[in-house]
Amino acid sequence: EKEVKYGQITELPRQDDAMKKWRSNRFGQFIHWGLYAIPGGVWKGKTYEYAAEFLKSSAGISTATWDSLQYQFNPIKFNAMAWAKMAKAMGVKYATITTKHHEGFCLWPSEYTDFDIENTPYGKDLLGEFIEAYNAEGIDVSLYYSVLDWHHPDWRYKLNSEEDKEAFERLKIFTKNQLLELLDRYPTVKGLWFDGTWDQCWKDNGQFSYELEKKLKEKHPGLVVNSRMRADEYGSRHFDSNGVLMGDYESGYERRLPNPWDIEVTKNDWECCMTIPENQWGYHKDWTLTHIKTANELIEMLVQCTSQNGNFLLNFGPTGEGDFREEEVKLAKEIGDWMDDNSSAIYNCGYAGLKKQGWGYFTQNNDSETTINMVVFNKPINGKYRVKLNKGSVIKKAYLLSKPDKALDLEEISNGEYFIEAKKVKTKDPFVIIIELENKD
Ligand SMILES: C[C@@H]1N[C@@H](C#Cc2ccccc2)[C@H](O)[C@@H]1O
Repeated sequence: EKEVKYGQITELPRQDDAMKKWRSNRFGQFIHWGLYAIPGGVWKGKTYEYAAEFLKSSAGISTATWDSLQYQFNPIKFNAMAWAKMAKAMGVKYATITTKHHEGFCLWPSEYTDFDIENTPYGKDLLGEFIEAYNAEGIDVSLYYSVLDWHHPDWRYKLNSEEDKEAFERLKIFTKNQLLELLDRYPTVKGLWFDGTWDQCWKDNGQFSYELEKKLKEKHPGLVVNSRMRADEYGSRHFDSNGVLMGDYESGYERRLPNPWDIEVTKNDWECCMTIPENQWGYHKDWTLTHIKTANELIEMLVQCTSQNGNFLLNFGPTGEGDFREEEVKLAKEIGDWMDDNSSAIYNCGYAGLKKQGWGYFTQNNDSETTINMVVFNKPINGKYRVKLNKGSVIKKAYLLSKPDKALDLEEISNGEYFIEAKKVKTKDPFVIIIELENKD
C-alpha cells in the first residue's frame, strides 16, 4: 500500500440522508446544452459525425469564431416548466445539467467571465429557471461542470513551463470561484458532476482537487460528488493509488455498462451515463448517422444498473432553440409509460444478492427483506422461469406485478430453486414478477 495523503475524503458507502436519496433515485435525466446546440454537428454545410459537443475541434474552428456563437444563443422555445413536466412523466427523480461544457460557455450569469448566458440575446439566468422548474416537480438537480475549458486563456493541457504553471494557478482559482459561485447561487442543488479532468494538468494537481472537494462539501452539507473530480497526489483518477474510490460514487461508466453478472461493481455506489444515439451528448442535426436506442433497450439498461446498485443517467440534447427533438419526446413518453407500471422495481431498489439469470434481472427494495422483483426481458419458450434463490429460501407466493391477486404456479426443483410458471403473459414489454419469500424468523 502506498501512503496516500490526498485520496478518499468521505468514508464510503455514505449512509447520510443525502446519499440515501441519491441511491434511491436510481433514474436521472442528463441535459447537455450549450453553444454547440446551435450548429448541431454541421459546419459550413459539412456534417461531422463525431459528438456534436466536440464540433469545435472536429471542424478545426478557431476559438474566436466558436465563441461568437454566444451572440446567436437565443432559445426562444425554452420552457423550463415544460421540460420539467416531461422529465417527471418519464419517471426521473433527478436531473444533471451542463453548467459549462468544455467550450467554456456558462449557462448561468457568472461574475468570473463574460462568456456566459448574460451576454447572449437570451440574457436571463437559464440555469436558475431550470433548477426552479425541476425542483418544483420534485426532481433533484445536480450540476455538471467541465474543468477543461477551451475558452479560458489560462487553460493548459500540460504544465511544461513556469509560465504554464502560473497560468494554471489562475485557472484553478477561476475554477474554485465558479464552483463556490454555483453553490452560492443555487443552494438547492444536490450534487456536482465533474468532467474534463483527464489531462496531465489536473492529474498533477491531486492535492488541489482533494482540498477543493473538502471545501465544497464543507460549504454545502450533503453535497454528492462524482469520482471524476479527483486525482490523488500520484495522478490516479477515480480510484486512488491503493484502489480506494474517491468522490461519493464511481462515474466511469460513460456509454457503457458493467457485465450484468459482475458482483464487484455492487460494492460501491456508481452511475452509468448514456446517450440515445451511439455518441451524441449535445444536439446533432442528423440522427441517421448511428443506431438510435429503443425504449426497451434503455429500460433494460436502467434495470441492469438498478440490479447492480447503480444509477442510470439518460442524456437529452436540446436544440439551440430550446426544445427537444421528436424522437426524444417519444422515448421519454414510452419510458414513462413503463415506469408508471413498474417503477416499484426501480426506486429505492438495488442488488438482490442473487446471481443473474437468463430471463432478466433481480432487484430488491432496500426496505424489504422478503420481497424480490424479477424484471423479465427474455421469456423462456416453455413459459417456466427457473429461479435460483439463496439456499433455504422458500417462496410463499409469486405473482405478476400487474396481477397481484393471481398467484403463479410454482414447482420446487431443489433447496432454494424453483420453476415459476407464467405462460399467459401477453405483453411485449418488459414485465415484473414479484416473489414473496417465507420469513425465515
Ligand atoms: C459526459 C461526456 N463526457 C464528455 C467526453 C468526452 C471525451 C470523449 C473522447 C475522449 C475524451 C473525452 C462528453 O462530451 C460528455 O460530456
